[in-house]
Amino acid sequence: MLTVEAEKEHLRQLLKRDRMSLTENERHRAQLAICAAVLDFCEGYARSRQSCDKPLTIGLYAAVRGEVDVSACFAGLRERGWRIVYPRVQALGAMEMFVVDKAHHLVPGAYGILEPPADALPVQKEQLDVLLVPGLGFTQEGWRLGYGGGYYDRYLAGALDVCTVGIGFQRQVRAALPVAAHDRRLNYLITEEGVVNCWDPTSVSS
Ligand SMILES: Nc1nc2c(c(=O)[nH]1)N(C=O)[C@@H](CNc1ccc(C(=O)N[C@@H](CCC(=O)O)C(=O)O)cc1)CN2
Ligand SMILES: Nc1ncnc2c1ncn2[C@@H]1O[C@H](COP(=O)(O)OP(=O)(O)OP(=O)(O)O)[C@@H](O)[C@H]1O
Repeated sequence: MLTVEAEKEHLRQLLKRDRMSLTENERHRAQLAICAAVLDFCEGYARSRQSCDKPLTIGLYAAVRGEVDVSACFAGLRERGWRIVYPRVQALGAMEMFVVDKAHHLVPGAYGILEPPADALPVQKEQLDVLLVPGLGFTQEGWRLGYGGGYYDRYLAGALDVCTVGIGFQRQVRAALPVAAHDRRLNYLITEEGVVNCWDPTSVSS
């Protein structure tokens, strides 16, 4: 029998290959739909909060190697007056979030991923409202498979109020994924087909 870690590693290889097989056109159309859904989602989230006058703090990521590129959301989120933060790898397995005012301020960092510059303002995770989470694979129930660094699971360990939203192409959604004790379930999943509430996966809205 394979261990959960061995199963995850095997799936990572399959999912990496599969994610790269979308055509440019499919990728572009899906990304536009996903970015529109992210803006709608954040608006709904802002309305539903009690302190709805306070600007949202939203965690994005700078896509690499075939991840859904969410950079087209940046302008729309800023226009609404919200604060945008990006992760920076601080040490092996550890990341923190920093404010980014303009997308072109990002600089190359660990793993060849764009990250906030050295003088960016740090933000405590307790201040995050919505965190977009990239990945290799997802399930409708909110399980996620990443690159295997454990960055997001470690970051999200403990009781946090942040609303976590997995971002993937529909073909990255699997019926099931191997799950380890430290894995954190996402609250929502957004693909080009719509938004899934992972704690009530029958409720797909597009
Ligand atoms: N866009 C993005 N940013 C992110 C993450 C992510 O998954 N995606 N992370 C989420 O953890 C953190 C960084 N961790 C990462 C760990 C490994 C790889 C990666 O691509 N690994 C390659 C090997 C790369 C190399 O050795 O140079 C691989 O597994 O193929 C990427 C990010 C924080 N920022
Ligand atoms: N909260 C945690 N505390 C300690 N170790 C952890 C925690 N979360 C994950 N890890 C360790 O990190 C390693 C990778 O975890 P996992 O396979 O879940 O990563 P991943 O979710 O695929 O990657 P990433 O979050 O970086 O995209 C594992 O060895 C795991 O034991």
